[in-house]
Amino acid sequence: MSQETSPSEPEAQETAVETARRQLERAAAHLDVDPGVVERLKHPTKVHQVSIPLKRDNGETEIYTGYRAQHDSVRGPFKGGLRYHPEVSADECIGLSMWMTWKCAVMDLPFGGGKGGIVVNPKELSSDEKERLTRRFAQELRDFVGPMKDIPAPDMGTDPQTMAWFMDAYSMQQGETIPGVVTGKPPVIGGSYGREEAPGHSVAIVAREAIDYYDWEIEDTTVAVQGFGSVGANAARSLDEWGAKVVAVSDVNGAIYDPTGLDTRDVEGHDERPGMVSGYDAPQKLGNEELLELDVDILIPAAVGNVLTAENANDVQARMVVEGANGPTTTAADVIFEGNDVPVIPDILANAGGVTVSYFEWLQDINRRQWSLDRVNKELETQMLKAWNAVRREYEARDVTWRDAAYLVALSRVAEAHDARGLWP
Ligand SMILES: NC(=O)C1=CN([C@@H]2O[C@H](COP(=O)(O)OP(=O)(O)OC[C@H]3O[C@@H](n4cnc5c(N)ncnc54)[C@H](OP(=O)(O)O)[C@@H]3O)[C@@H](O)[C@H]2O)C=CC1
Ligand SMILES: O=C(O)CCC(=O)C(=O)O
Repeated sequence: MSQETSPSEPEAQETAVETARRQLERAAAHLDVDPGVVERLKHPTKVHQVSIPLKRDNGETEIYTGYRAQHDSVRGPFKGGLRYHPEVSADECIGLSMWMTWKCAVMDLPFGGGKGGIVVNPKELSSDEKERLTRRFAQELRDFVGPMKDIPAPDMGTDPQTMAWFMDAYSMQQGETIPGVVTGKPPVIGGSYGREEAPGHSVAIVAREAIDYYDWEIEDTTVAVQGFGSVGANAARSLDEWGAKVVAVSDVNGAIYDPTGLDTRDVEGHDERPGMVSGYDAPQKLGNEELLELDVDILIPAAVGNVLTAENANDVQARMVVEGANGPTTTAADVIFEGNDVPVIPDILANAGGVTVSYFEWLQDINRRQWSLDRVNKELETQMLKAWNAVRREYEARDVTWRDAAYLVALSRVAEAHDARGLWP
């Protein structure tokens, strides 16, 4: 299997788009796909860049940059989150939009991939400022989004409230209420029950299936989770509820560690009280780097990208990595994990519960009929198991990594759709 990066070479900082392209090339080498199609899929269809003026509470005006990358729409409208973070860039949005294409395809959802965001630290804005920023962003993106065009959702630094503002601003511009323009809204305005918990819950479902696949016992499984936000907290809490021992969790300031197991319901998450994870009274405090190297069965990186690299992959003692974040593992780290027989269950499968429940929300909006939480969770479980089994079959049949197996499922579906539509080359 050819690789561009070997573990012995020092690793240059890899951008999300570079990682995504390398992963695509690697998967394409296993399939009989038109090279023209693969080449096309290394590039986004469009990337929109907008300037967003914001009048701060002190009366000064600042200009922020926002992006929306639209990767591929052969299977349906572009779909993917909006991230508010100081490190958002066009390249990052493109890479993340590529991952959304594969994520939607691996789940067999009728969507393509999109991703966007604003270069901003949301912690430095008041709630009123965030609202004004979001409304103006929606106005700038108005021509490019819509329920049948491109449907944003929450990601890092955004939440159901952000989606409510976005939906309201868009609806006011269009002159009618259009709930389906975004997903991840509060249920009272057309959001789906269970969407907030879904990406973390799907990480837990996939971890549970992997535990079973390797004949481990969930009660004997120890888990460390980096990031205790929407994804990390919900993954930790579901696994905790099912009997696994969650020994460490972290926020941006650091980690807490209890080898006897944390009560994950007692630790307040990012949305409940930002910054309170590292302030929790636990037996030991660790740095985020130390958390990644703990001697646990499962490591779940669920914060930012590129945290598992050539520099630390050999120090990772976990027996398995389940990716909660998008793109937490660099190409070089992937090679090291493969060499060390550490299975890495990829983001495009593990955290795909978020976009899956977004799809349920989109259906609910179209039909103007809300599903119960019980129905959402049952259908999510069914979809996750279907996707897990499709990926497992490729993994077993082809002797590839879990990431390659997920890509093979996704790329075959996207390539078949391109063939069927006859778009190019
Ligand atoms: N939200 C969603 O629907 C989905 C999100 N994802 C991905 O999951 C990841 C997390 O997203 P989400 O949970 O929504 O984000 P949130 O903003 O809800 O939470 C992020 C968490 O990560 C912590 N964090 C931020 N930076 C760092 C850092 N440098 N080191 C360690 N911890 C850090 C934050 O700490 P603090 O609280 O102190 O800020 C917070 O606990 C992202 O990669 C995102 O793309 C994937 C699928 C769906
Ligand atoms: O729910 C969605 O549309 C996408 C969520 C997201 O951005 C992701 O899965 O990375």
